Amino acid sequence: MPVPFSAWRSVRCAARNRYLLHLRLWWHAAPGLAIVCVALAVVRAGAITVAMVASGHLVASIDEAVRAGVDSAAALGSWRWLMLTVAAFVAAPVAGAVSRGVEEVASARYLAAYYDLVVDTGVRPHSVTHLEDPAGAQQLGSAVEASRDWLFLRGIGGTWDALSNKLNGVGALVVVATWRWWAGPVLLVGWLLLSRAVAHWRSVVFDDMITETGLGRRRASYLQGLLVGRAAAKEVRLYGLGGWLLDGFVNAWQETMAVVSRRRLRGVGSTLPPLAVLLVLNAAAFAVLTADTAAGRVSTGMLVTVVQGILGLSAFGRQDDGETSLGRTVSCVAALASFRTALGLPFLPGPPQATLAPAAAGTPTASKVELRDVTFGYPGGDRPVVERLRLTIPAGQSVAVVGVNGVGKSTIVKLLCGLWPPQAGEVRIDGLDPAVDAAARHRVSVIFQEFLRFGLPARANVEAGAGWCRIGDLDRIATDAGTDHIVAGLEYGWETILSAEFTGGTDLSGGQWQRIALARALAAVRAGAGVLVLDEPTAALDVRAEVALFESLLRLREGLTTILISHRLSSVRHADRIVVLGAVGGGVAGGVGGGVAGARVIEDGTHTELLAAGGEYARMFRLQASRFAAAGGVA
Ligand SMILES: Nc1ncnc2c1ncn2[C@@H]1O[C@H](COP(=O)(O)OP(=O)(O)OP(=O)(O)O)[C@@H](O)[C@H]1O
Repeated sequence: MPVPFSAWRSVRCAARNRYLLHLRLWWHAAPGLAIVCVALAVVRAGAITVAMVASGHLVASIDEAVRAGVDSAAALGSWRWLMLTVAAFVAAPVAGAVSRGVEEVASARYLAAYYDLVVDTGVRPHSVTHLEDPAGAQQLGSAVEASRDWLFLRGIGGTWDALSNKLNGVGALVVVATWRWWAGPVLLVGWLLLSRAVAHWRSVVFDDMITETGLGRRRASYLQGLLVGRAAAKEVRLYGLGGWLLDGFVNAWQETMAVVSRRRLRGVGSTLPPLAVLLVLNAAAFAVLTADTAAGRVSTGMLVTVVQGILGLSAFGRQDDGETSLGRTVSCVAALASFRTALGLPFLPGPPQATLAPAAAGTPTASKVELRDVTFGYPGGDRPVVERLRLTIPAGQSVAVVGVNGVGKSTIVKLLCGLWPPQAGEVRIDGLDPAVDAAARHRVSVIFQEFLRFGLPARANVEAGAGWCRIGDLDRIATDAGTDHIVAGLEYGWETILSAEFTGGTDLSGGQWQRIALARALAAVRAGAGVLVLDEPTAALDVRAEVALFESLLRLREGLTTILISHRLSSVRHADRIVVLGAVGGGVAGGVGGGVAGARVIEDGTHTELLAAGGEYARMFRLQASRFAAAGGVA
């Protein structure tokens, strides 16, 4: 099912039971260590409760022990209470220290599980809708950023501090109940009201960090990346863009964070009434305790224990670093969970996706391609890019798709790969919908206009086309793609890293990269693809090299349906069939100088037929031919 573009726009960390989600992730990541952490939290809280009670008994027994003498039974009793108090005071921090060590290991597993979740959210949907739409990209960007945020990292282990705190509170509740049964619950209500108000304020702040400031922070880090990265280094120096980018980065960051600061200040007001209620309740409790002590209803020992108990109830409202960090972690996990729900994904990732099948033996089989009345427009666009587009390409045919800039040629390629689902109509590869059917997607191999240049060995750059499976006849593919002489010239052959950023690596020219991309596409064909699409992969080639590439491809096309996209009409004239995209009734759809309607096929035939028809294709072809002649036959 395609995900509606707006599905996640309304996502505001609405996930209920956010703490439960966080605990589920803990359980998924490290169940055994989570149990150990719970046990240690119980020990820490238990020790503190024992210390409260034992220290009260110690104080109560001292008078009698002093009167009875050092060797008396009362003195022995006092010693016992003293030992118990000391043991409890020592046990709590020791259990805390052990817990820190266990948390360290367990938190690393939690973080790995969180990363898995983020990566799965990015990669699992086949459509790229959620990555290209700003709201979706923002959600994912925030999730990635969170994992590098110290507050988030601290909050993972903070889970067990928070649990220990709460258990402390339960111990204090029991202790206070030994004085007056109602005092504990009344004070508890006060602390819970305050805690609720603070937690709400905090989650608003953290949720805002994720939903409201994500775009601004992404912009800031984009600008920062331009300043320090390699991609923009040449332009930054050539045009002196450093200062401008730095100002942009600082402004983007400050403007974004100002939003959070304002909300933070506004929200703090809502915590004041519960704070006042809590102060009144505590004052009342201490007043009653003082009166009871004065009237002799409470002994000195009991006074010591109960005072500690009353103070211990603050555990229910404690908002220290651990709790604050936990709030941040939980907000991030809840936001990710909501985003996954909007994408139709379960909270926890399923098994890893299967890569492409290993290279299939035997001759590849060509696929049939159909676009049946397809209408598609990008989110935010005011008109469809293609509208009721009909195109059927029988298996084994070679088709060139031509049209002016922006008419929708690359968009058709994305539809064929199922990367975007159409809003109306059907896309079919061998009768299957590539947006939902993995088998259909594996039938399509594409060299995109801006194909990926992996900073990995040449071998990996080619084998990527077959899901990074080892390909036996790599050299044969290299010969077919004209990559053999490039690989032969590399210092370490197929194992040479194609990036000068790595020791022993090298950079290729644009034309050489395009040959590598063609080899990658042929590797996909070897793995079972029956359609090969070349979306203007030849921009870096001169016209003769482009003609040679296309012609060698047309020779290789046995068992393949080929779709060639190029602006150089002379390069694609030998295709079995040429289709021209444009708006019906003049203009060119979304293209440069285009009309208002989406694109359709406006001309369809062989080169000779289209020239004879004297339409758009003939006009474009003659224009290019005359320019070529004027330039002395050199493009
Ligand atoms: N991811 C996107 N989001 C929004 N609009 C897009 C996106 N990709 C392309 N477009 C728009 O869709 C229209 C068609 O773009 P497309 O890249 O398919 O054209 P094209 O015919 O391949 O152009 P060119 O010949 O310049 O490569 C253009 O108006 C473009 O601005």
